[in-house]
Amino acid sequence: MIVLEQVSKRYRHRDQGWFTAVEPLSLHIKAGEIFGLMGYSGAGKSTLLRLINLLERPDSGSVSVDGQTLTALSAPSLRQARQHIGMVFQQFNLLANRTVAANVAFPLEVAGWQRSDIERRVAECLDIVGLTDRANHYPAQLSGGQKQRVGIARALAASPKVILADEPTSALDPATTRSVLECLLDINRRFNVTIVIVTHEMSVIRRLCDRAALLHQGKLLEVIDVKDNQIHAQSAIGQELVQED
Ligand SMILES: Nc1ncnc2c1ncn2[C@@H]1O[C@H](COP(=O)(O)OP(=O)(O)OP(=O)(O)O)[C@@H](O)[C@H]1O
Repeated sequence: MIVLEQVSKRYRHRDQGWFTAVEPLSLHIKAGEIFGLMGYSGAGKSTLLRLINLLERPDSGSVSVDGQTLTALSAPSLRQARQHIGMVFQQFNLLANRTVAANVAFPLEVAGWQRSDIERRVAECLDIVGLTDRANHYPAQLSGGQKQRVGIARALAASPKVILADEPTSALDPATTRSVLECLLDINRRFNVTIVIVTHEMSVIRRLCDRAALLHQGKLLEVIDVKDNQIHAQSAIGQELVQED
């Protein structure tokens, strides 16, 4: 579903020259998989996630999603392709002056959907995340967990094949974290949506993921399998991350 071939990204830091956030690396993520990007702060996890939908353009290499090479697309074609890639953010990124329903409707309005189709799809998505009774509330009236469910409903609205989630539970308490992870798992199982999730918590990988890439200082250390909630890391940093959990 997602093929990254030798992608890299560096940034110019003021007074310090160039800094490599992601060293050239390749990853293949399968359709229907929940795939984690895991590592300590500064490992390059968020940058790598944003390379998948070209929110960050790689300095080298190619990115393909669902058979389409995004790095080869024109700007209008890329905008079109991005409509099939949902995104969920740590700080939710909801529009404060729009209701829950209007937040979920937003990507569909941008994509030019008909009003009646939007209403139907928004109702479906709010039902999926269990927020039908909050449709006319504003984000400020919601708990953190509810806000993130709105974020998930919005990401799901255009029936994407892929959802990218950037630390979606880092702002939430443990009980709310569990319920948001269950919500993502449910969406993956019911709709076969491929999910890529950034986290610095091995417990999130254990609970949710089929596989995960362990990153450190911009390098891909290894890709681990998660079987029956068990993780076996080969690299020293990977073993450290597992032990800390
Ligand atoms: N837009 C940017 N401009 C300059 N440097 C950046 C930019 N984005 C990221 N970086 C740098 O790249 C490195 C990797 O950042 P990234 O946010 O991808 O790491 P991360 O693993 O997600 O870390 P965290 O868990 O702290 O969010 C960091 O050192 C960061 O300072």
